Amino acid sequence: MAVIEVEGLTKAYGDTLANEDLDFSIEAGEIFGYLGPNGAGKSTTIRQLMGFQTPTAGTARIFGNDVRNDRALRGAKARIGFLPGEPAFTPSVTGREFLDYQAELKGDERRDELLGLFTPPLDRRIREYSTGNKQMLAIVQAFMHDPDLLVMDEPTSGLDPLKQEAFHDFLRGERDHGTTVFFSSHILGEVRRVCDRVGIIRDGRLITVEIVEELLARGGKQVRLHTETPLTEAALDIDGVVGFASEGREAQFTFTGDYDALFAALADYRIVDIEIDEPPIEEVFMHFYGGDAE
Ligand SMILES: Nc1ncnc2c1ncn2[C@@H]1O[C@H](COP(=O)(O)OP(=O)(O)OP(=O)(O)O)[C@@H](O)[C@H]1O
Repeated sequence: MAVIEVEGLTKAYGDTLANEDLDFSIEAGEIFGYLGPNGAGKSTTIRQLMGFQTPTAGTARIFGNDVRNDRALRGAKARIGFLPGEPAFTPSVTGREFLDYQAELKGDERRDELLGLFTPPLDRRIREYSTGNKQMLAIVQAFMHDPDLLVMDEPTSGLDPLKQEAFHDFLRGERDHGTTVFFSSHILGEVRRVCDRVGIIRDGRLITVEIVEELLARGGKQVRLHTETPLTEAALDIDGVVGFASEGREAQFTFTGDYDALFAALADYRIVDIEIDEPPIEEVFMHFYGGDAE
């Protein structure tokens, strides 16, 4: 069942088409990454999904509720954990007071569990918080009522690498319990590590929606070879060798072809060492979409 359905979603700011005729859907229990460079239109989509902005054309449904219908969306929101790109707080209250207030509005059955993972200084006033502490407070707030759907705008911004890792683990755990996750990012590595599918947006248009594993599989493998006699590109005259480079007896290339053909071509060489790795997702992205992701 689709939890989020986006249909022809379009948002114009004057002459700028921040979102243009977007179509995609997010299934229950998947982690969907919404990837694009700065200014691509990610936040605009998220603001429309949450009902903060009205689409110029097209619409979206969350749990079957049209986002243009305030009343219907309000009901759905009880099941959504929302983390905005720039969480706003009253600076004079403490983190604890803020969470207490939010708890009255929507519940907090998972507050203690979340505070075990994310550790904002609860008894200090929010005005004294660092960016990372504010982000952790916003994360606890967004998830403490145990939502079925998480909608997040660049959730790891401001978190240090260890907290980012804790957050990714947390998302995977939520997904494994059936929670649906939709988040925007401009970091390819993050999408690779945690997402099941990725939608790539640039200049307001959705370029593609891909299963992350398939995207990586199509990107081939990175092969590094150390041979007893130098390997030449001419000797590897088979389909699927991309970016061959060699220095002495070391050669490397990306391989998207058939492994039997590769090993047949290498049969005359004594192989001292071989490494076959996934290529960096940055390279896959550049290969298919011409870069510009960061
Ligand atoms: N309120 C607004 N008024 C006018 N133009 C806007 C407004 N909000 C966004 N835009 C423009 O719409 C486009 C998409 O912006 P948006 O904030 O959705 O991108 P984004 O992908 O979230 O970027 P970032 O990663 O930098 O947050 C940009 O060209 C931006 O300048």
